[in-house]
Amino acid sequence: MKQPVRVAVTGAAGQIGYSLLFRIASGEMLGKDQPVILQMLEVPFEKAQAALKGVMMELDDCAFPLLAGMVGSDDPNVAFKDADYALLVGARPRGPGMERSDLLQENAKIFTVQGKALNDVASRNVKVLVVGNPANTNAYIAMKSAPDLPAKNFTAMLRLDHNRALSQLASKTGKAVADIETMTVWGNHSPTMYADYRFATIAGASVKDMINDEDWNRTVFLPTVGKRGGAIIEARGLSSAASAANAAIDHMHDWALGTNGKWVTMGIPSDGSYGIPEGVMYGVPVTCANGEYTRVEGLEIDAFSRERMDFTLNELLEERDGVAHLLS
Ligand SMILES: NC(=O)C1=CN([C@@H]2O[C@H](COP(=O)(O)OP(=O)(O)OC[C@H]3O[C@@H](n4cnc5c(N)ncnc54)[C@H](O)[C@@H]3O)[C@@H](O)[C@H]2O)C=CC1
Ligand SMILES: O=C([O-])CC(=O)C(=O)O
Repeated sequence: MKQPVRVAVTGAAGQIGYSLLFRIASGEMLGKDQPVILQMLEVPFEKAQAALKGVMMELDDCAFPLLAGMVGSDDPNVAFKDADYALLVGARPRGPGMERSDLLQENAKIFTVQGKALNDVASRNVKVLVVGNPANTNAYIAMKSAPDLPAKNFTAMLRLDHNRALSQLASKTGKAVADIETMTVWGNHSPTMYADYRFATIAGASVKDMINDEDWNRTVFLPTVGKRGGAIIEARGLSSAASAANAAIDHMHDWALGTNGKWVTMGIPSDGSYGIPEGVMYGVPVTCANGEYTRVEGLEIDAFSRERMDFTLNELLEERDGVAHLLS
């Protein structure tokens, strides 16, 4: 049996937390042979702490063979202590009529505190995924607040957008989701994101050629994927939770256990490639192996793609400027 690893989850009593924790404890994230110790963080209010206790009671009641321990806390220094993985979910979600950027000032402060705590107490190899919105900029803040940890340890969740794009393409082409390869989503987890199927293939054949409808790409596909979060809020009255938890599981699973050469999308700090300034937390195609992600390099960027990639970049630069005062 492997040694247990420590997985910190913030916002553990929230909607996403409720869909996420049980899957981590059952081995869906890190493998059916990997015991885990869950270290759960919630805000220091009675209601949230009581709800967290309830979640921990239910985790107990599942008698998961891989659940080697549990810690519930309102202190990031306890929840992140020696954490090997940290899923930063806890933040206020948006409601109807709001954009994710509306959450910026309110949620940004959380990630300076949590970045510092990770810096102080987490494993030096901790893999951090930021889910709380606006995810890219919150991940950027956490990374900047943790100067002693490698920047590459901090990532933002674009996987839900990636998965949404796969489903739209499967439905358009009448093919199986599992057969679609080399799809990506560039940029910010916001409606400005650029879901790009120019390189995607199904059994070696080009998806772009199969669809052969640039008008559909621009007027149906891109807005559908970009605004899907808002469409879910309209329909459910609450933001996506099970699909978000699923995407978080996919992201961490692939980062830890590898993708066997398959592309997935992760928000990662830019190294300057593709004209994205260094350090910007930007969705790009990656492959993962041996616990590390590697950016897919050298893709051709045509004029339309450049325009879309710069558009989403500019939004990220504005968000970055909007939180600069928290990082000085
Ligand atoms: N990146 C992505 O693709 C997606 C991101 N999200 C975002 O995930 C976040 C969480 O969503 P839900 O679970 O639906 O919200 P929720 O409101 O149901 O749960 C959030 C939980 O976080 C807790 N929390 C707030 N501040 C905290 C802090 N400083 N430390 C620890 N816990 C804290 C709250 O008490 C609450 O229990 C939101 O920001 C939402 O917009 C949601 C869907 C997809
Ligand atoms: O849209 C929201 O606010 C929640 C979210 O990030 C998503 O569903 O993609």
